[in-house]
Amino acid sequence: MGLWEAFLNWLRSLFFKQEMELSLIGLQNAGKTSLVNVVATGGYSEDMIPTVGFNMRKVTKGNVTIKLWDLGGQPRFRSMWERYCRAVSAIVYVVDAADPDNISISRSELHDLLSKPSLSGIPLLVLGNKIDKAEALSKQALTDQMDLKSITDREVCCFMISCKNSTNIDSVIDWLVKHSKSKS
Ligand SMILES: Nc1nc2c(ncn2[C@@H]2O[C@H](COP(=O)(O)OP(=O)(O)OP(=O)(O)O)[C@@H](O)[C@H]2O)c(=O)[nH]1
Repeated sequence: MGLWEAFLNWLRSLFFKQEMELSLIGLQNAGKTSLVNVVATGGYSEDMIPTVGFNMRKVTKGNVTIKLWDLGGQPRFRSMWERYCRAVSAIVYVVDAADPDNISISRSELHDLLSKPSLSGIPLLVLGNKIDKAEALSKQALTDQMDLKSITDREVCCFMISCKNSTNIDSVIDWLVKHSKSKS
């Protein structure tokens, strides 16, 4: 980045803050809370407590403040996903890519959610997590098994990540920052 561009960026940052609100959803054990921790602090733990209801966390990345709703993935919490997705800039759907037995449930929960008229057009980021495990699906297999190509009413992006090894977390943050909205 040249000096002039850096100066302009600094000037812009004085007057414009970016913000975004997003919801993290997906089945229990997919790695949603782990992702929040990795994005917020870089910290990862094997010892996680399942989310009861939801948690909210604010994370600042450069000029962007991201308000994250981390929603519980157990069946009893899934009915509230829609409510917490209505006003967000993007929906982040986390899939345990190393748990093929649960992919079909994950697919049907995702497609059910996206069929809600209130969520029409909201950009979707699908994250295939746990690629540090040998049995993890490839991106192509995850795309096919989650039937992502059939989602045509919104922008859809998919990354394969590992919260454990911080793989592709920078790409996730870049995508989120690009989808934030300016406010003066
Ligand atoms: N191997 C591996 N394990 C992971 C990874 N990410 C998360 N885990 C583990 O998966 C388990 C569940 O992680 P959580 O972050 O609690 O999952 P969650 O989706 O928030 O689960 P709920 O709160 O029940 O909806 C924990 O034991 C994590 O350590 C990863 O990238 N690789």
